Amino acid sequence: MDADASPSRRDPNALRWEALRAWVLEAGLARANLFYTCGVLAASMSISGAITWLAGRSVATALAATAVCVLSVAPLTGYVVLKLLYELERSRQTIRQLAITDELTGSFNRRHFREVGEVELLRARRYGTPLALILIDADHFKRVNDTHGHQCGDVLLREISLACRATLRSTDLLARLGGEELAVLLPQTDLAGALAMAERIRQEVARLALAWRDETVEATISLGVAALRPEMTSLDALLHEADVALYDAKRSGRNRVCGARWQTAAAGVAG
Ligand SMILES: Nc1nc2c(ncn2[C@@H]2O[C@H](COP(=O)(O)OP(=O)(O)OP(=O)(O)O)[C@@H](O)[C@H]2O)c(=O)[nH]1
Repeated sequence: MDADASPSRRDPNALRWEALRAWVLEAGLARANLFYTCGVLAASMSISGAITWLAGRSVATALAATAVCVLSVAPLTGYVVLKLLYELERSRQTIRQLAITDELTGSFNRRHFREVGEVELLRARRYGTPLALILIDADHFKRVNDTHGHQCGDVLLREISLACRATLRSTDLLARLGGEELAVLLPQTDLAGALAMAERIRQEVARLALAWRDETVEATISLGVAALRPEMTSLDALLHEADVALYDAKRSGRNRVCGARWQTAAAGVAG
């Protein structure tokens, strides 16, 4: 461990500030306000008490001194407390954003996808509304990495994610499930709608032409689509059906959209 980083070696003022931040965070807004109000009053009364004693114990002087103290101490302290609380709120928002975002692509991460997916599944089952899922997997991505390098693969993955996002509606949720696999959750969307959306995403990605060093790198993706059925009680069941469809898309040549087998047959849609 770096000795200079140990708490005992650090600037005492910085340590005090950190301790204050930690305390406010722990105490919460309501308690912080209560402590703050009590603190200002106590400080003001102590100072005014001293002035009163020095000035000959006059009650009027004590009251005036208290008022002056409250007015002069409170705005400054209030500003500091408010600024601290504002900073803490911003930190909380940043932490929350980081916790649900995939670092590489900027889309949502797997954990958030599952959280939202479970809620949307319950909502769809409760109100009998449609819900669909698209699984997306980049084609021959190992080849991209091997030919142009891992860094290029990362940039291409980000571009693919951006192309997907540009195609979606604001109510759809795009997440990176891991590796070169993405997922889109589409509330209020049936199988036919999701297949159409998947095809638009496929075309958008096929248009990508990433300039990398002296070359142009292109990408294609395979997509598997499934829609919620009444007998599906878990998100995993929906994921499984979309995964089988994705496997079909890979096996039948890649760069294509496949719908869940029996669903497309039953609905008579082209998958
Ligand atoms: N650059 C980059 N590569 C990744 C990332 N995650 C996974 N990969 C690579 O993606 C490749 C996936 O390889 P495979 O599972 O064989 O699949 P593929 O080459 O895309 O072939 P198909 O899926 O069958 O079309 C591997 O080489 C992984 O290293 C990532 O975050 N960045």
